[in-house]
Amino acid sequence: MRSSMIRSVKSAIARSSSAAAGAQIQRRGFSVTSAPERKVAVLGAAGGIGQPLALLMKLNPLVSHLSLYDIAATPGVAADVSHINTRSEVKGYVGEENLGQALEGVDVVIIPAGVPRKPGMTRDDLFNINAGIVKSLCTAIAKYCPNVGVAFPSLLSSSTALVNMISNPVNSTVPIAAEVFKKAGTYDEKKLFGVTTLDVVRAKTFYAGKAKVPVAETYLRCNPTWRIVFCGEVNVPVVGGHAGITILPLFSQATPQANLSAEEITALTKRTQDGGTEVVEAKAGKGSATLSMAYAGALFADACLKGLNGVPDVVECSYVQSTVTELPFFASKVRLGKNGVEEVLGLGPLSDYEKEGLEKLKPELKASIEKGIKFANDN
Ligand SMILES: NC(=O)C1=CN([C@@H]2O[C@H](COP(=O)(O)OP(=O)(O)OC[C@H]3O[C@@H](n4cnc5c(N)ncnc54)[C@H](O)[C@@H]3O)[C@@H](O)[C@H]2O)C=CC1
Ligand SMILES: O=C([O-])CC(=O)C(=O)O
Repeated sequence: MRSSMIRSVKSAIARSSSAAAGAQIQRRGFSVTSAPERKVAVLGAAGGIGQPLALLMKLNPLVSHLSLYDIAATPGVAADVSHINTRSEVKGYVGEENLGQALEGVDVVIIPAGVPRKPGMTRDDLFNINAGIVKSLCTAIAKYCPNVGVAFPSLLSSSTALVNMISNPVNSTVPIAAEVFKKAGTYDEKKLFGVTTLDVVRAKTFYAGKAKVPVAETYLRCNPTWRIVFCGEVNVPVVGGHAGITILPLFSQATPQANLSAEEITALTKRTQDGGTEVVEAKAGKGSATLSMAYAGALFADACLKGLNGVPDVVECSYVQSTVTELPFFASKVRLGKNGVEEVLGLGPLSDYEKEGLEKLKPELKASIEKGIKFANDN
């Protein structure tokens, strides 16, 4: 009886949400097949993340042009992906002399360029190589994708782009990018994002396993008056940064709620914080997370595109310029819109354990931010 009730509520929700989606599409005057033209560039497209990310972006119907750039091997990746019979036109660019063309007119630039960790390394150990890579790519982005709103936009292009930074250490590469854009006079804090989606993906997976709920299903529950209410999918906000203890999952806000012990929450927090290391060790010298990262990067880019297209209430966690704490960059829930960040949302109520975690992460995150800013200004 109860299960047939749940089934009928589920199908009612499916019907009403598809009707709402249809109405939204009509209001905005486009369907998926006639969605606005959107160009996405992947810089580092021939790499471990870049290749599956290129595939996933090729499958995204919101993308009309897919620009794949790397310092080597992009023609092969682009030729391969371009045979897939989906909407976007794919072009591959190789070598710095072609970066300008790759970036021309882009709406979203995703950056997974740079070296990955090996066992025993921290993300900060990647700084010396990746900081320079990110700086040079952001210099090109400033030149070829300047913000239309700034005083002296480049004459080379009038496009504006959202930047999705994947390259590690994200806690420092995002401040580096901000400094490069500031120096070039093209900085718009609404358009720069550190991609922390993989932390959320992991937190959801680990939490659902522990709470014994299906991770990918729409969740319904009875409220105290025994009415069935829609609660969405498993969700866990993750705030702070993207390295070790700076990754702070907020399991006290996880949905659906589960009665987990303090020990279970501590173990889940630690596993989320060490998720990257778990993969690095399992790959035993052959790199870090690539497939789950490509999935997470594709999810975040899709959210950015939806925001640009005017889809309401697109909320994702991301590492952005922030006043949520005293730190200038911080990951929290962000509402995405037509200009990128529409609103940086606050932390919400924290448990004592999370409050403690927040205070503990601040010195490390502060140091990583300062390191990035110093690098950008000294080099
Ligand atoms: N934000 C996150 O959650 C995650 C970040 N990462 C980071 O993503 C980065 C990439 O990881 P993988 O794809 O596994 O590495 P990879 O070594 O497989 O691929 C990196 C690609 O970047 C390219 N590249 C190097 N310099 C470049 C430049 N100047 N311009 C364009 N492309 C350039 C390389 O040719 C290579 O194809 C690493 O820094 C890694 O730590 C990895 C997983 C998760
Ligand atoms: O751990 C790494 O080096 C890659 C990464 O950022 C992650 O998997 O979260």
